[in-house]
Amino acid sequence: MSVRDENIIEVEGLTKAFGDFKAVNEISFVVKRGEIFGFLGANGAGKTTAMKMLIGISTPTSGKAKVAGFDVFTSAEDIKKNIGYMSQKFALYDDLTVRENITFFGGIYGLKRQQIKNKSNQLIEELGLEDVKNQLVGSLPLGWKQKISFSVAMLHEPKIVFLDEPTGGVDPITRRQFWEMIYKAADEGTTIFVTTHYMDEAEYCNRVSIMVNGKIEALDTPQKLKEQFKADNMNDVFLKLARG
Ligand SMILES: Nc1ncnc2c1ncn2[C@@H]1O[C@H](COP(=O)(O)OP(=O)(O)OP(=O)(O)O)[C@@H](O)[C@H]1O
Repeated sequence: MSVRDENIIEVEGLTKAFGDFKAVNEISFVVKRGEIFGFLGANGAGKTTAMKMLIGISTPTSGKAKVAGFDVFTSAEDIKKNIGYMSQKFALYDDLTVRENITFFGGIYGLKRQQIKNKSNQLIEELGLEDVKNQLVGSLPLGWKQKISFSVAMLHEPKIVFLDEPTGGVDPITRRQFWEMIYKAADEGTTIFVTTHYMDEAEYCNRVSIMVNGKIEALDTPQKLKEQFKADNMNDVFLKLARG
C-alpha cells in the first residue's frame, strides 16, 4: 500500500446545520494521498451530509475543509474536476448500454473523443465486459453495475474518489472483487474515501473514522481501534461506540 505523506483532504471544525439541528457537528481529520479512509457511522449519523460538503455540492455552515488543495467554500468547481463520486442511489443509466454509459460520463468529465474511446476499450477489457458491452446496463446484475459505476467514477483519473456505500446489497464475492479494484486504485496513488455498513470492509481500510450523531467519536487504524475498545473485530468497536 502506498500511503504518502501528503494531506489530500484537510477538515477542521466542519459543521452543517439544518435549522437548529447539526447533522455534522465540528468534525476534524486529515486524509493522506493513496489512503483508503473508511467513513463509518450508523444510519443518520451524518456521513452523506459530510461527504456532500467535501465534494463541493453543499456549502458548510462553518468550519474549514480543503480537498485536493481546494477550499470547499471558494473553489467547489475545482474540487468537482479533481474528484470522482459514486453515490448510494445513483449509479448508471439503466436504459443506456455499457459502452454508451462510459461515453456519456466520459463526456461529462470533459474527456476528448479519443480518450473516451481508449478508456472504454481499456475498461471493457479489464472488467471482462466484452460480451455485454452493447447490453443495456439495466439488464446486468447489481454487482456488475457497481463495478462499472466505480470505473466510471475513475474515468478522468481523479486524485480522490468518494464512494458512498458502494457495495450495498451486493453478494460477498462481488464485494471482495470490488475491494480488489479499490486496492488497485489506491496502489496507483488514488485516495479512497469510502462509507460502508459492512464491518468486514472496515477492516480493509487503512484508517477508519466512526461518526455518532454528527461527531467523529473515534479515528484510527482498525488494529488500534480494536485495541482501544478492547474489541475482537470492527463490528464490536462499532457497537460499543454506537451504543455509547
Ligand atoms: N436537507 C436536509 N434537511 C434536514 N435534515 C437533513 C437534511 N439532510 C440530512 N438531514 C438529516 O441529517 C442527519 C444525517 O443524515 P445523513 O444522510 O448525512 O446520514 P448518513 O450517516 O449518511 O445516513 P445513511 O447511512 O442512512 O445514509 C439525518 O438525521 C437526516 O435526517
